[in-house]
Amino acid sequence: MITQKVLDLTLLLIVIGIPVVLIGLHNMSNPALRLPPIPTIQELIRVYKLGARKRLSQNFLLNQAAIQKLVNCAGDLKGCSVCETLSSAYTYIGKNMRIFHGDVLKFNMTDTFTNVEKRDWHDEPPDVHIIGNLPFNISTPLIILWLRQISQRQGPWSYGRTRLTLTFQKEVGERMVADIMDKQRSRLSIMCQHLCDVKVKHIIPGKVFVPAPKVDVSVVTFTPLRMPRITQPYHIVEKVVRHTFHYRQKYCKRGLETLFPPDLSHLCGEMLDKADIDPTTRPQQLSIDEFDRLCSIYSSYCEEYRGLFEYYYRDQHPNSVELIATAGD
Ligand SMILES: C[S@@+](CC[C@H](N)C(=O)[O-])C[C@H]1O[C@@H](n2cnc3c(N)ncnc32)[C@H](O)[C@@H]1O
Repeated sequence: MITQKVLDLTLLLIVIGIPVVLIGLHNMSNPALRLPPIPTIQELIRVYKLGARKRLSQNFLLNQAAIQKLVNCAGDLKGCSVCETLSSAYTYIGKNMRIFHGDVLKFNMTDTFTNVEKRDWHDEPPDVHIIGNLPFNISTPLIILWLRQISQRQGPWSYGRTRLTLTFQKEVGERMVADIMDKQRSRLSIMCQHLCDVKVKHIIPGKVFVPAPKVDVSVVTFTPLRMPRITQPYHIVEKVVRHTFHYRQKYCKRGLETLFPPDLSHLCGEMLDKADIDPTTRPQQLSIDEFDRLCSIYSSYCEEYRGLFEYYYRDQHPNSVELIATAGD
């Protein structure tokens, strides 16, 4: 006869990982004799006292339906190698899974997808897809780093126009897709949209995560564009856009002035004139085409004026992820 005590003991054994086979006579009509439910992942975490680390922005997605929705946002993954970034990087290749431990900000993915055929940039995206429930604390520096790699066709983008499906705090996702005149329009909007087709595909309520963050989460997809909408190198675009949004409540002229040393300050007005932009336009009112014109003119000035070139490099930290990590401004 299976008693409640036996059932409690069985549950405990299952929870601590000991396989259990129950053999006994039982009366199915007696509710006291039902088999114990299989413990949920949340229960296992509680029993094993597996705490999430705030320092690493650990907000786990354990809800099967929510995980399925996140994966569905990536579209058709048939035949794809999928790299699930973070907690470590997991690469699923066919039925195989490879696990890499390391800091994703330093992890070089150039040689990770050994069996994936490289595609020409102008072809359809390759059979590789990066999906990640990113930790909030590094999600912006990571996407800035990856945007740079997209523009230089390095890392996962040496395989072609590799797509990304990633999570961000809801408001960060809104900034990424914000259109001209939108009050959320920011530096991040231009940096993402000039290189990628960016979409917020889904919002996951914060309460679904364990532990629950205070904010909801956007699932954002990125498909690199065949032709970037701003034609200058990434470091020029990054600099012009950063300076423009530095004074986001002021006219664009105010931020753009800071691109020039005092002895060449007259070039700012000339640049706006040549780009056919009203100096009293606000940063969030500038279109990507207007940024393209500004970047081309600024780049030509850097070549023409030695003083500006030197000033430019004094203020430039092309490899620093940290310095550009506040891209939400
Ligand atoms: C939001 S959790 C997602 C965990 C898991 N993928 C999921 O969906 O439940 C983010 C994970 O990234 C890990 N992480 C934080 N910083 C990292 C870094 N610099 N490099 C790699 N992983 C990191 C955290 O330890 C945590 O496991």
